[in-house]
Parts: sequence; C-alpha cells; structure tokens
Amino acid sequence: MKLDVPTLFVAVTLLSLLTAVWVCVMAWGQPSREALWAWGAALLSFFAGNLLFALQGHAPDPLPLISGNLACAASLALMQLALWRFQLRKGLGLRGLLPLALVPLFGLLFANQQRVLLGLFTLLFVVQIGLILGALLDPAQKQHGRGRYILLITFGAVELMLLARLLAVVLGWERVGSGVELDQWQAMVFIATLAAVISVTLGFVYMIMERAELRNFELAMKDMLTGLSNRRAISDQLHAAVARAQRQGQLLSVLMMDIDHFKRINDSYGHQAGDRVLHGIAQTLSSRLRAQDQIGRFGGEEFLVVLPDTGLDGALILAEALRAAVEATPTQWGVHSIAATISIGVRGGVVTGADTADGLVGAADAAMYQAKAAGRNRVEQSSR
Ligand SMILES: Nc1nc2c(ncn2[C@@H]2O[C@H](COP(=O)(O)OP(=O)(O)OP(=O)(O)O)[C@@H](O)[C@H]2O)c(=O)[nH]1
Repeated sequence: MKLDVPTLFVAVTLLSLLTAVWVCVMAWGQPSREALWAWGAALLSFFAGNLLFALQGHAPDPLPLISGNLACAASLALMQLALWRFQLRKGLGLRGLLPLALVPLFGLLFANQQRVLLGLFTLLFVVQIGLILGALLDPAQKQHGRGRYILLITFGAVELMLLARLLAVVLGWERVGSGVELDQWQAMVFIATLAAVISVTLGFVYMIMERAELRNFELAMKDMLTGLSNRRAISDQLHAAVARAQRQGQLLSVLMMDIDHFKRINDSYGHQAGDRVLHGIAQTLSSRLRAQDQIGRFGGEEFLVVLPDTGLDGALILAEALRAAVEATPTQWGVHSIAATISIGVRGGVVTGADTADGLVGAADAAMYQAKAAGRNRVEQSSR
C-alpha cells in the first residue's frame, strides 16, 4: 500500500480539528461540561501537535519535534484532567501538568541527540497513559459501562505500542531520521494515532452518556431522600411479583409500614431532623432484607416491602424483626438521639387468580391501621 503522505496529513489534521470542535460544542449546557471541555482542549492540543510536527524541515531543528511533543504531552495531561473531572475527584492541582515542563527541559539537555529525545518523550507518554489507565482501573471509583472498556482497550493498546517503541529506541532498532520527510512507516503511526484518538473520544463521550442515562433512570425510579425505590418503582415491582406468583402458584407477602407519631418528630426537632430519621429508618429496614426482597417509599412516612416466596408465618417473623430493629436504632441528630417506632400491617400467603396488587396493598394497609389503633409499634396481620 502506497500512502500519499501530504494528503494523509491534511485529512488527519482536519479530522482531529473537527472532532475537537464537535466535542466542545457537545459540552455546551451538559452537566459534565467541565470534563468535556477538558477533553475538547486535549483534542485541540493534539491538532496543534500535528501542525507543529509538520513544520519539520521548515523550522530549525529540534524546535518542531519539541513543540509537537509538548502539544501531545499537553493533550494527554488534558485527557487525564477530563477523566479526573468526570470521576469528580477533588482538584488535579498542578501535578497533571508537571510532565509538560519536562519536554522543553529534555529538549534543551539533549538538543542534538534525536534518539535520546525520542526515548525520553516516549517514556513520558508511557507514564502519562499509565496514570490514565490507573484512574480507569481505580477500584475506589464506582466504574462500569462500555465507554470505560473502550477507553481501557484503546489506551491499553497504545501503551503496548509505546512500550514496544521505547524498546526499539533503546535497542537501536527504530530508525531515527532527520524528520524532514514523513516516510510510509511514520504515516502508518500517524493514522494509528488518529484512530486511537477518535476511539478514546467516542469512549469518553459514551461514558458521559451512560452516566446521564443512569442519572435519568435514578431520577425516575428512586426516592432521592432515602435512596429506596420510589412509589412508582415499588408499585411496578409489586405488579411484576404478583403476576409471577400467580403464574407459578407461589407465596407472596406484602408489608405496609408507617412511622409512628412522625409529625411529633418534625414538630420537636424540625423538618431536616425528620428527613434524617426517614433516611435512617430506610437504611435500617433495607439492611435487614434479603436480596430478592424489595422495598420502596410508598408515601411521606410509609414504606412498602414485597417478599416473594414468603408465606404469612415468615412475613410475620420478618416484620417483627424489622419493627424491633427500628425501635433499637435511634437516629443521631446533633446532640439528640431521636427514637422512632413503626407500625406494620402484613398480608401474606398464596396469591390466587382473584388477587390484585392493589388488593394486597389495601389489605396490608388495613392491617397497618389496626396496628396503629392497637397502640402503635406493633405488627398486625390482615384478616383478608
Ligand atoms: N421531614 C419530613 N416529614 C415528612 C415527609 N413526608 C411526610 N412528612 C410528615 O409526616 C407527618 C405525618 O403525620 P401524620 O400523618 O399525622 O402521622 P403521624 O404523626 O406519623 O402519626 P401516626 O401515623 O398516626 O402515628 C406529617 O407531619 C408530614 O409533614 C418528609 O419527606 N420529610
């Protein structure tokens, strides 16, 4: 394959500029705009690097080499910054930009030794990409999604290529020319670099889209105060559980619970303290449920628990354990320790074809009101 190097250069340069501009446009008004702007700046820096490398032969050596590598190091530093911003880490400080100072320093020290310069710049990029890979693999970050895998695979491949190049330079296999003319081999490296830049950009944009999607899903299905499923989500889960239990003739229990005298807590300690109590009780309840059980905030201070494969006896035992756990776990609010109790209504047993999700909730709700009437902080079962 014969590559027309000047045409290739124009294509690659234009494409990198266009990608940079579109990423900056995409950043407009986005919640993750800081990260996207940093990424856009990284692409612009990569574009500038291409232009500077092209000055080889037209500007005194090793100026194009040093300035081009400086722009590439800046591009990697900005990608690292973008990732840091995406991961919401506290400030990158000047650490991420430190490697940039090394480029002119190497240039001054080894101006006439192209091989040493090439080796040092390659080593610098290996370290920079290593830091990016480290951030992507950091177990302290809750990371998942396909975008991250695209970044890991691409940066991983580039890191291997750079390590191979470093070895070739050290062993003297890599031909270090005057750099005046781009040869076919350099043109291939050029294309591979552009492909990698486009690939990591797609991965990064995809990561941001995945996060926005997750956030929308959480807003639609989660109760923001307690972190539990909201009314819509727990109702959907109950409908699905009822349909499954009816199909398979299985047991299903439903618990409706309500915090006792919650108004008094709000009136005595304030609404914020009430919110904290709600959150604390939600934690106490959800930490005691099995993985297959579902819990949601059904109303202001009401929770609904759905227990698949559970008959009345098992549900009553669990309800009593939950009641006792809430009673034994007061919420700390400043110097105050706020005690709270809950009343629970239980409806459990085999689900028949005549049962509906609303009917089960109504029965558990009626039992819960019996518990209130009988003195609160207790469990009652439905007679229906
Ligand atoms: N802090 C806070 N309070 C809430 C929230 N949602 C509902 N409430 C309050 O919960 C209280 C419920 O009061 P009531 O329905 O009278 O019931 P209660 O005081 O718990 O009394 P019983 O249920 O009869 O034991 C009201 O004061 C609501 O304002 C919330 O998200 N945060």
